Amino acid sequence: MVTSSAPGKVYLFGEHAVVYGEPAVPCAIERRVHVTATEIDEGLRIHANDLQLDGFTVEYSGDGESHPDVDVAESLVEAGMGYVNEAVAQARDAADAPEAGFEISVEGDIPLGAGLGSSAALVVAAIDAATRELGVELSASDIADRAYQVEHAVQDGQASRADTFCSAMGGAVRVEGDDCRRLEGIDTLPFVIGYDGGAGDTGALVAGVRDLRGKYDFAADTVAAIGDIVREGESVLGTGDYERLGELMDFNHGLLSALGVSSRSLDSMVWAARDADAHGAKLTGAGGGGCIVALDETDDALTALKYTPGCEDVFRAELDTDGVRQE
Ligand SMILES: Nc1ncnc2c1ncn2[C@@H]1O[C@H](COP(=O)(O)OP(=O)(O)OP(=O)(O)O)[C@@H](O)[C@H]1O
Ligand SMILES: C[C@@](O)(CCO)CC(=O)[O-]
Ligand SMILES: [Mg+2]
Repeated sequence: MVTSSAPGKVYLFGEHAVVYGEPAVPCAIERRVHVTATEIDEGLRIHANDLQLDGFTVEYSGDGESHPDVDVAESLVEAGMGYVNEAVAQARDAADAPEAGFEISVEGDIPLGAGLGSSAALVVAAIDAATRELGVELSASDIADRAYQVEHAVQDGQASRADTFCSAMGGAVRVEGDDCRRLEGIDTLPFVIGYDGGAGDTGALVAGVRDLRGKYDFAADTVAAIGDIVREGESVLGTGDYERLGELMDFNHGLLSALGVSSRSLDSMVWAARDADAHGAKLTGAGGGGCIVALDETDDALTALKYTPGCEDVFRAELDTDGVRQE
């Protein structure tokens, strides 16, 4: 039995634009998904109690037929199984053990579908735990690569390498197409996260931006301008100039909003943080609902968000310089 964990992330800059080859800077946060893998005779048993309020257990064997034993939406079951199923397939491939059976338990403190990269953390931790259980130790960058293949497959080809690379490596990273790097020397960033309790449909939101980009040259220019913000932002990042980083986050949020991926609750959390003198605030991830990230080393944005209608949860999330690890 092996347990591995991997962190979620926020985007300091660059979500959506990263899908079209612009750079992005996601940062790992100290919120993790833990996956325990135990080798069994055959098939795959998944326990994922976070997936629904009451939790559910999915059991299925090598024939691929699923037998969810609790009444939850089939699409949710399929999505949940998809990530674990593909991660286990990657582990079997890496260990050259196509028949290996697994019992997989998933537990995490990252809200699902809210822009904090729970899917990437799940996949990265699952590949690490399952390969180790088979006696194989992959490098973090091999895990990142295999995890990207999983997200790409499960999300119908709509995935960048950003979430999975960030979760595998930890810290602040820079992703531009296939070029993925860790940004060294960045140990701390004062993130405050507001969560509206909702979720966005990543596929639909990405498709919406793609359509706008095809329809209007100025929408394509907006995506390119997000790339310019990222290039400006990465040069500021090492200086610790939170004032300018915040200004660029605000600008990035405005452009994401123009591209139609913000929402009333995300906007109101962004404004609550700004009114409380956060250096800057923006939505994180695909948008539509979920989380915003503000930059604030004081408790002011945290307190303001607690009293903001539509904000269900607010927490500080330190930059996590650790990526995937065995527990
Ligand atoms: N703790 C968990 N247990 C089981 N399944 C999980 C868990 N965490 C994530 N998942 C799977 O990942 C899916 C959410 O992934 P999705 O990409 O939609 O959102 P996200 O990764 O949280 O946010 P984003 O990709 O916008 O950063 C869930 O529906 C579920 O299938
Ligand atoms: C919207 C997006 O840029 C980030 C989702 O966390 C999609 C992706 O990069 O895969
Ligand atoms: Mg995801």
